[in-house]
Amino acid sequence: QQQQHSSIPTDNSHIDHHDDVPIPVPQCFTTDLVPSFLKPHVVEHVLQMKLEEEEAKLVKERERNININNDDILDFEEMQLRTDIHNGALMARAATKVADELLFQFSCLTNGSVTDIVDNFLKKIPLPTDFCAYRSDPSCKDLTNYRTITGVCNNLQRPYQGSSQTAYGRLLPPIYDDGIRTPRAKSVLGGPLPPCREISLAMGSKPHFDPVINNLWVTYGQFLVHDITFAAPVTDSGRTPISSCGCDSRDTDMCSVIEIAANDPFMAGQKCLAVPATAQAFPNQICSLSVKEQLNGNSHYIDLSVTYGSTRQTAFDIRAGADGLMKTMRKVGFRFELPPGQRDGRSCIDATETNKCFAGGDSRLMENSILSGIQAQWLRLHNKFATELARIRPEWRSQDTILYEEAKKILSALHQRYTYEEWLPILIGETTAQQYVGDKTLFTEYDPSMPGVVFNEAATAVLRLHTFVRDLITRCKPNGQMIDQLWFNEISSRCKFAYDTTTNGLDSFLCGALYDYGFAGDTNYAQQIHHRLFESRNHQGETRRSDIVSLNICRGRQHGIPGYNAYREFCGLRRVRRFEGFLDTMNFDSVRTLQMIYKHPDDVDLFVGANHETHLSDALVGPVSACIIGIQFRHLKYGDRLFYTHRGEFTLEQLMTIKKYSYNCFICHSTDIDEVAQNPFRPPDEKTNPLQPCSQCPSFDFTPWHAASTN
Ligand code: HEM
Ligand SMILES: [Ca+2]
Repeated sequence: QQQQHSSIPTDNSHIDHHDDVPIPVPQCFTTDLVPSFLKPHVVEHVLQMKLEEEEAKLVKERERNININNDDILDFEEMQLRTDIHNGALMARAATKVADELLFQFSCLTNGSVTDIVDNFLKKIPLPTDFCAYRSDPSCKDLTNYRTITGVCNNLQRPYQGSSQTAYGRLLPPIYDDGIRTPRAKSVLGGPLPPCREISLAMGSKPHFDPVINNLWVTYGQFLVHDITFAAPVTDSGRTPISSCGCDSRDTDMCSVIEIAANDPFMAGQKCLAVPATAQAFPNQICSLSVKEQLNGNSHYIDLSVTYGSTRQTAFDIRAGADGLMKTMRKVGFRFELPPGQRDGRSCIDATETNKCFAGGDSRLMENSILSGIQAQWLRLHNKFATELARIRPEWRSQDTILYEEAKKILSALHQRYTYEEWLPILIGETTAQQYVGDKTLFTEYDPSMPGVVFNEAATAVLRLHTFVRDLITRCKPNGQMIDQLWFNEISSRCKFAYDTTTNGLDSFLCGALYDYGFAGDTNYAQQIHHRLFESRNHQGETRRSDIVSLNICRGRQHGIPGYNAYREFCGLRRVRRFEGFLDTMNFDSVRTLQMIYKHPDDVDLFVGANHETHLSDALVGPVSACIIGIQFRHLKYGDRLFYTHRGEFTLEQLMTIKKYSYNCFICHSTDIDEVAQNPFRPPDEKTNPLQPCSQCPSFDFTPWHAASTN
């Protein structure tokens, strides 16, 4: 500990070293020593040293990454970092280390409950501009009406807001045990919080189904959250996620270590789950010290970034380079295209010379084959639309960029529409959706004062809807006839079945997803993601497994997310003192379970509390979840300057066409499936949700895009 805190230069000889008597926050910020330590050259000197230390570590990580044969399944391609942002993640990490050192020098006595006071103090300490991730305002002056890939210049007053590789927003200030950066790990009554894996083990794995949703609704949700959030892992100097995390990793800025008990029924012998921590970012684009904030690698806006990318390099790489088209792969035996192959990245584990993993705008595209299928749908339609636009607008014919942007603009609008009109109301209920994102008018207004950002609480807790994931996956033929069922792990991070022409590749998964019920939104998680996530064998023949529930809980603590009780209060409910107080949002069994696991109601993790809530009457989540999700989607609508219904985005006729293009016809036109139910997010039902033949689907009406209509 002492060694870590030795770099404040003592050139100011009148400053004695602190006398080791801890002073509570905020009194420690008013001691006589403070002004001397805060001189800009002192801050700069310490920052420079911390930066060099951190950089050296990353170079070592790089060497290691190159030398080892990486067994990791989710092996990302090199993550492209934006060139308009100085290596922000590294800077931000160094900056919180400086903050840590300052507080030590001031003899501050800190704990989780003073994190917000510490943060307010730190934010008053400016950083030299050279060290800032956001050194200059990007120029938005040559801006077109199209979205930028990163999302930069969406908000013209705060151009970086909501752009890729910036910090998440927060609904409540974070809680870190040291007031700055170490994960929340202590109970408010003292002593440790219950271990993440222990909490996970208290949740079930029983396969309960919910017949009101199908697996397409579930996987569309996964596709949607991958559009808005990617808590990027800490990367080495070559921008590859670090691979050195092990059970003995102590640096919580680099690694998150989840303990596994020796008597664990599924993972005994594994000792721990060790994963890279989330990379850091500067908050709110201000150039100052602060407590730890996490970096969202993707553009926060709902802009189909899974399909188009969140960095300019990736976006460029996945375009065909002519006629506005995206790269795709043709394979004999398939009517429709596949996503393009990845050059040498390993986003899947069974690639061969001919059957490569897929490349796309988001590294998690191959997490499962249904998800890859959804990506394929958007690509296929993009190319169809670009081709059609070239046909009706001869003057655009050789204009790759215009065709690309126009097709992209229509598809992003469709994605937003299906998200807000079809997907979200099923999750939070029609009433709540109306309350947060409902409009009385056809055209809506942008609100530049509303930050179009993803909140850490949404990404790290309430949108982690893994409870709905099922683990037996049906494949079917275009006519709906079942082919077979596969276990989830056979289609996770694998491409084999995507290339299987005898069973119709990706389309067979999309077909199955229409008919498969989702899992119920309860405290049960499908075996294959609960206790057997990413199951593999290492070189020694030992089985390695992970657990989505433990990862979610520990990720929340690492991100400093306050407990469920705090968000009850935030959402207008009572902050309770006794577990029985939770009975207004959850049933007796849940309250008893939480009481058995946790020592105090304030300790209950947001992910866990939200998961135990009784659902609102027409929804699949409870009140606190619905409140946070509602606010999240409100921000991503009214805080997005280019949201599809905002006045000025489309002409009335264009908007009407977009509103008329139903999701079931979208599926018909982007797969070889013969018939799709009226509401494709619910299982077909003769009476309530009848199948409709695709032959009856009208084409997307491009009339309002003819030159005469747009002038
Ligand atoms: C289909 C199977 C799925 C698997 C195997 C899976 C797996 C994972 C994994 C391994 C993580 C990273 C956990 C961590 O280290 O913190 C993650 C993150 C996440 N998952 Fe899933 N997931 C699935 C489906 C879904 C679905 C259906 C949703 C929501 C509708 C969802 C929402 C999220 C969210 C919001 C995150 C955080 C993403 C980020 O910010 O980086 N997932 N998931
Ligand atoms: Ca996005």
